[in-house]
Amino acid sequence: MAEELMQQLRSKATELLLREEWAESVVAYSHFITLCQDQLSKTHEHPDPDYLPKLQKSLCIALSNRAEARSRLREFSQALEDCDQALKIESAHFKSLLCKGKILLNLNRYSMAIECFKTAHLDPQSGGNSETLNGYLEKSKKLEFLSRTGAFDLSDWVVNGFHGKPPELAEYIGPVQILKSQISGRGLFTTKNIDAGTLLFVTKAVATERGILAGQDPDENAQLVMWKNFVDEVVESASRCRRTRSLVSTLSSGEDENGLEVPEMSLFRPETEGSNHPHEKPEMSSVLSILDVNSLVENAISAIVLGKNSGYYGVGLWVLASFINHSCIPNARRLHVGDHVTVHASRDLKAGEEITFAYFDVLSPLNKRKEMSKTWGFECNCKRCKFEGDLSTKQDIREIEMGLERGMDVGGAVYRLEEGMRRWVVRGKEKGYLRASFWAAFCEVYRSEKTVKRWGRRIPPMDSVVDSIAEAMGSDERLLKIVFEKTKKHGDVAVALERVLKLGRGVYGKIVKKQALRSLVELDIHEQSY
Ligand SMILES: C[S@@+](CC[C@H](N)C(=O)[O-])C[C@H]1O[C@@H](n2cnc3c(N)ncnc32)[C@H](O)[C@@H]1O
Repeated sequence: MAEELMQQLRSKATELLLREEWAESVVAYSHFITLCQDQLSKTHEHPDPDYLPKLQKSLCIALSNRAEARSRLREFSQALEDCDQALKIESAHFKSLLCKGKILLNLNRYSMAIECFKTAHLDPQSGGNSETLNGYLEKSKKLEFLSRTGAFDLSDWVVNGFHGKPPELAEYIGPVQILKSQISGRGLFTTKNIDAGTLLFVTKAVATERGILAGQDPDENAQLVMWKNFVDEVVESASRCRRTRSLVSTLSSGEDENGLEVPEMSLFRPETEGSNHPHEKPEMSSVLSILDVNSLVENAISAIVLGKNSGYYGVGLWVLASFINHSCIPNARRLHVGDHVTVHASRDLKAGEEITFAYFDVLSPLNKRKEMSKTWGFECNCKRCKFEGDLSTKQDIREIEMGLERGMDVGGAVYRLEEGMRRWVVRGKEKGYLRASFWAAFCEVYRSEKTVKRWGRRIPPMDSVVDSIAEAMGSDERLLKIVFEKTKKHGDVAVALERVLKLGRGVYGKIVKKQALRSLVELDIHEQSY
């Protein structure tokens, strides 16, 4: 009787699996597995000596199939438990090892995935599937190498104008650690001296939500729907995976940030299994506050990098990146590649220096930056904001700002600003700070040959302005673009190319090689879209 029922259940579960009705097939397999385990506890009552091994084989297959269905539902922790139970019955069971390896790959546990795929070769069943298996083995080896060395190279993708699928990246943690920050709460710091362009880390999103919000004034509703989907996705990911849950729980919800614990770096390393966290489903309210403080918009550069059009909008949560505080004179930049974000130094960094990136466009004036930091719920107190705050009492600055708003001649505005800087004895990096704040005016001036001619030597040459901004606050693709545009028209190509390459290294990092940078610039795809 029980055997008959089991037979029926198994057929039903298999059928559901084949129909890709994952949730239903999990239910059916669970029923079958319970009955099977029940029978196994009574095998001593059975006259047939083959009954025990047959039953064990059935159980092994059922566990393996349930693991497959659960992994399709992204219930990775439970799927792994199923694989392990199946492998206890049959240590080289091909399907279980393949399923386990794929899940481990997804969870960035590359070495363990390699072991699984290697062991799967031992199963005679692997013969007919050796191509698939080898494919996975090669992929795991490649990702394991990348995650150990950080030797990523996006050049080919770049040379192809970012067309096609983004290259497969692995999680990687370079010379960084989390410490208490003087800016606020915790921050990410370097552990050694680093050159501009050096990759700091690569991390995969807990969840992302992307879409096209067309038009000048994107539909608020569409944005709300995207946000809701994003929140649901984060909750789902955190409910399904212990590691994700424990990583998300380290993030700030904005409350008492200075009292927050500094998490161990080991928690973020690929290959690490998450600690046991008591709650299965995270509290919606706490997820909402965490996302409010930590989610990042895939900025315009990455939208271009992703090959999307200008209405493209993407939001995501990248845990390690969430420990980076904002500065209006950032020293790092991020690049979104598929679901991964790569973060590299945009300037040379000293050991122990806090790594910062821009949460919003910092090539903008103080009042605009203040507005933007307000929407993030903080007041930026970086050196540049302090310096410009002190200067903001100057009548001239306010007049230039107001003049520009009212359509004042940009050449005149730049001239007055440069004159003012001489009078206020603004030197070194501080010149770069102010010029960055008035970048829009500078840019308009340099784009118009007429204005440049009219103002002649009374305004500084473009190269020196670009250099001073880049030195003060790191590279930016708009600086790169204008240098490139000017070089194309006239100018010393060799000298300009050096400048372009230096700026490009800051913008894209060393993961894009020289040759690729050159063609990137030639592709001229840096449409200004902040
Ligand atoms: C993504 S988190 C950064 C990491 C955070 N400090 C922590 O301990 O988890 C963003 C939060 O950090 C703080 N923060 C980041 N940059 C800041 C800045 N320049 N000034 C003040 N607070 C800042 C704000 O509280 C902000 O909501």
